[in-house]
Parts: sequence; C-alpha cells; structure tokens
Amino acid sequence: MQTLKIIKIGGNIIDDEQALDNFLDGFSKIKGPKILVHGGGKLATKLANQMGVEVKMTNGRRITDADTLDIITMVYAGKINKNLVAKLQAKQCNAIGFSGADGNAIISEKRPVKDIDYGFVGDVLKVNTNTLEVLLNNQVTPVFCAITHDENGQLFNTNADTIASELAIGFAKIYQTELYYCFEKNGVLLNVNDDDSVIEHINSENYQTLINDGIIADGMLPKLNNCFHAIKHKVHKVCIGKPEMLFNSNTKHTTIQA
Ligand SMILES: Nc1ncnc2c1ncn2[C@@H]1O[C@H](COP(=O)(O)OP(=O)(O)O)[C@@H](O)[C@H]1O
Ligand SMILES: CC(=O)N[C@@H](CCC(=O)OP(=O)(O)O)C(=O)O
Repeated sequence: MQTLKIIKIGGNIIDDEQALDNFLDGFSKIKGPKILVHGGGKLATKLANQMGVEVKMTNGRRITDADTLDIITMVYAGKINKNLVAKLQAKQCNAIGFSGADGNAIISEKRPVKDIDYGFVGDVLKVNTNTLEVLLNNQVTPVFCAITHDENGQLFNTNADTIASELAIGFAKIYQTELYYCFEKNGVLLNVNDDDSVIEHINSENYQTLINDGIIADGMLPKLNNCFHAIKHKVHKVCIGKPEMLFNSNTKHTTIQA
C-alpha cells in the first residue's frame, strides 16, 4: 500500500510568518501523496473580537452561532485557505483548497445537544475519498480548512484536528495513512513550559494517568482524543510535535500507540 501523509498545522504556525514559510518549504518537498489540514481558531477569535461578536469556547470547541459561522467561513475557507494555497503554488506544489462541502468531501451533522448546544458545529459522518483520490493520483495536494457540510446546504464548523483524523481514517482503506499534528511545541510535554520534557510515547493507559494528573489539558485534550480515535481505526502512524519531525527523523516528538 502507498503511504499518504496527512499533516495538520495549528494557529501558532499559521500566525508566525517565518515558521509558516519554513513549514511550507518542507511540506512542498515531501514526495508522494499528501494532504494539508489547517486550523486558524486564533485568527477567527481576533476577528470576532474586532467585530464585536462574542467568543465562547467550551471543551476546546467554539460555540458557533450564525454570526460566528459567517466569520469562520470567511477566515478559514477564505483568508487562510487561499493564502496557504497561493504560498504552496509559489513553491511549485500544486495545491487546491477544500472545505468539506467541496467535492462533497466531508459530510457532518449538527453536534447533538446534550448539556451544551454548540450551534453550527458538525460531527463528521462520512468522508468521500473518490474525488480526492483522483487529485492525489495526479500529484495535486488538497488543502483542507475546518468546515464541513450536511448535504442540505448547511455549513458546519468542525475542529481542524478532527478533520485531519477523519481524513486519515477515511483514506486508511486505500492508503497506509500517517497523521502528523504540527504545533509550536516539541510534542506532548510533562511540563508545558519545558520543551525538553517530551513524552515520547503515549498509549491509552498512560493517557488516562496524564489526564488525571492534569498534565494534559486545554487544546491538547481534543487533539489526543482525535489521535486515539485515529490509531484505533487503522491509521498506521500518529505523531505530535514541531514541523521539524517531518523533515528530520532525529527530532523529538510524541508518538501515539494503541
Ligand atoms: N501536556 C501538554 N503538552 C503540550 N501542550 C499542552 C499540554 N497541555 C496543554 N497544552 C496546550 O495545548 C496547546 C495546543 O492545543 P491547541 O492550541 O488547540 O493547538 P493547535 O491550535 O496547534 O491545534 C499548546 O499550545 C499548549 O498550550
Ligand atoms: C468547532 C471548533 O472549535 N472549530 C475550530 C476550528 C478551527 C481550529 O480547529 O483551529 P486550530 O486548530 O488552530 O485550533 C474553531 O473554530 O476554533
């Protein structure tokens, strides 16, 4: 089976011009099929504040009312996605921007209301690989933002870490998929302020202990839930760390084990 690399970058890389350029330079040189997934939550929050739209985050997810959905559509599918595609084209990587609505790639449903109503937040139901496979076979690189749809004309906000893991799971039937979460730290850290304290391997047993001890918190919780979801659904390899882990095998990072 051919390997497909699915690489997600978070807001702290997108916002740092030099870090982003370094990452895109390396990414454009990766041989073989690859998909880029990007977040951009920080920029959406900044714009919402400027526009006087209240920002509410619960359990690492954005409560998305109609105004917020408009903002995230403009920021994720518009500004960030198109700029990334243009920057990749400048590096001779033939990229095409995608939301989950494009090519009917990712279908979702509104997250069910239990204690919290997240508004226009979508849980993924299905990934359609057909259109994307044609592109990958023709050396075209899809670039995904954190937006999905319900096939009835409704867009939904879906966490970018989830988009990456669902794509990796969806493609696992036709490729050996590898999932890389790139952010500004060296991996999952024992001490969030010490970049040398990387936990090199996390499995479902030490994961629970790390949560109970308060070592894993904030945005790292949904990220790791997505990692375990992927590794339990036939994704071959799941790693978290700085982008350098993609380009230099000696770079310390966290690997997820079943
Ligand atoms: N044990 C940990 N190791 C590393 N980061 C952690 C840890 N616990 C919490 N974090 C926080 O999680 C953040 C990453 O989550 P998030 O901001 O959602 O990332 P991204 O936007 O890159 O997806 C880090 O910037 C860090 O502040
Ligand atoms: C539902 C939900 O929370 N969606 C995220 C999507 C963006 C994202 O995931 O961005 P980062 O990866 O940069 O955090 C949000 O709107 O913040």
